Amino acid sequence: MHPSATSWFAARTSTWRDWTPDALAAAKGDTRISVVLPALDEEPTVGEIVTGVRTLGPLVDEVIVVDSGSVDRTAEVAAAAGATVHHRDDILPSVGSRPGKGEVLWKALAVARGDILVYVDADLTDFRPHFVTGLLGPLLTDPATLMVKAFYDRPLLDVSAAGGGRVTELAARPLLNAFFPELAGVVQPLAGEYAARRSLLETLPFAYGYGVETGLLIDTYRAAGLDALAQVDLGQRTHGHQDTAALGRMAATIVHTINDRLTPSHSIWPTLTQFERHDSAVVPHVTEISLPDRPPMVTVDGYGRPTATRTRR
Ligand SMILES: O=c1ccn([C@@H]2O[C@H](COP(=O)(O)OP(=O)(O)O[C@H]3O[C@H](CO)[C@@H](O)[C@H](O)[C@H]3O)[C@@H](O)[C@H]2O)c(=O)[nH]1
Ligand SMILES: O=C(O)[C@H](O)COP(=O)(O)O
Repeated sequence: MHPSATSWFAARTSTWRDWTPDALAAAKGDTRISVVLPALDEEPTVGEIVTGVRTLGPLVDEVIVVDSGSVDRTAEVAAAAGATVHHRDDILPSVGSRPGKGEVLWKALAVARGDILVYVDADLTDFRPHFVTGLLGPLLTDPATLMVKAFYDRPLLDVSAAGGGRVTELAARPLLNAFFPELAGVVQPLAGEYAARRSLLETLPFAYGYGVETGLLIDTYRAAGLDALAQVDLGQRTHGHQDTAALGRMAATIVHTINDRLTPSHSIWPTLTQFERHDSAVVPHVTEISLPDRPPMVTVDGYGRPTATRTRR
């Protein structure tokens, strides 16, 4: 692992259990906190998540759902649960509306009043209030922290207890390790649950669609340094799963987002860091990836000449 990533992982990783609601309420002062749910057709899950966030009482100043063009009853269910609902087309109408997740996270900045925004996906099937308190901990207690990413175990429902996060494992992590190895200690770079200061978010571009998490992560690192980032272990998270073709489109968007952030002199880092849970902790596991090619066989001394073969027993 890149040495900066090793030090960052050791220094900037915590667990939600480190941050109690009472301690956070005391640290909050007059900091305003908005919880923002991007939602496209999430009628079955959005209400319960809004209700769960509202159990945190005055720690959270507002719960906002930004509707990304739903054709189901997402907006009605969210409003009935107590969220303020905005349709993407009604926010900054002069700039028009684009499809995709990045658009609604970006437009949320124009309607939310918080100094800190906590993004939570609206398709979670096991939301618990500690998702929010965990993310707030490092921000409310350390002014140098600008963005906090969640991480968790990701079961692939009905398939594997530990095999979820397919785009993360097959595309985003290998690409980030190769081109932004300082970020290799981020356990869930695509986590849809993260919190950040408005003062950071309002200065960054928001990448298209599902590139938004990758773009914000790289751009925060480049604008403010690794120590502006922290990550919090939330335990386990389950959500709705998309099919392989849809995940292919997600991966392709992430490839473009990363490519937009490469420089002509970008080199490639030779290791991949993955993570495994051992007991309660998540630990990095590093694999050497690049060995030079073997040369064309015609250039190899001895090629074409009969060799004495030894029989192996
Ligand atoms: O056009 C869209 C698509 C999605 N969403 C919402 O965004 C959230 C996450 O979308 P989802 O399709 O569930 O994403 P995942 O397949 O779970 O993808 C993972 O990886 C993505 C790429 O980084 C992240 O954006 C996600 O948060 C993360 O969970 C959900 O609340 C969606 O309703 C929108 O608001 N508009
Ligand atoms: O983060 C990811 O890789 C995508 O959300 C896909 O997750 P899944 O493999 O758990 O469906």
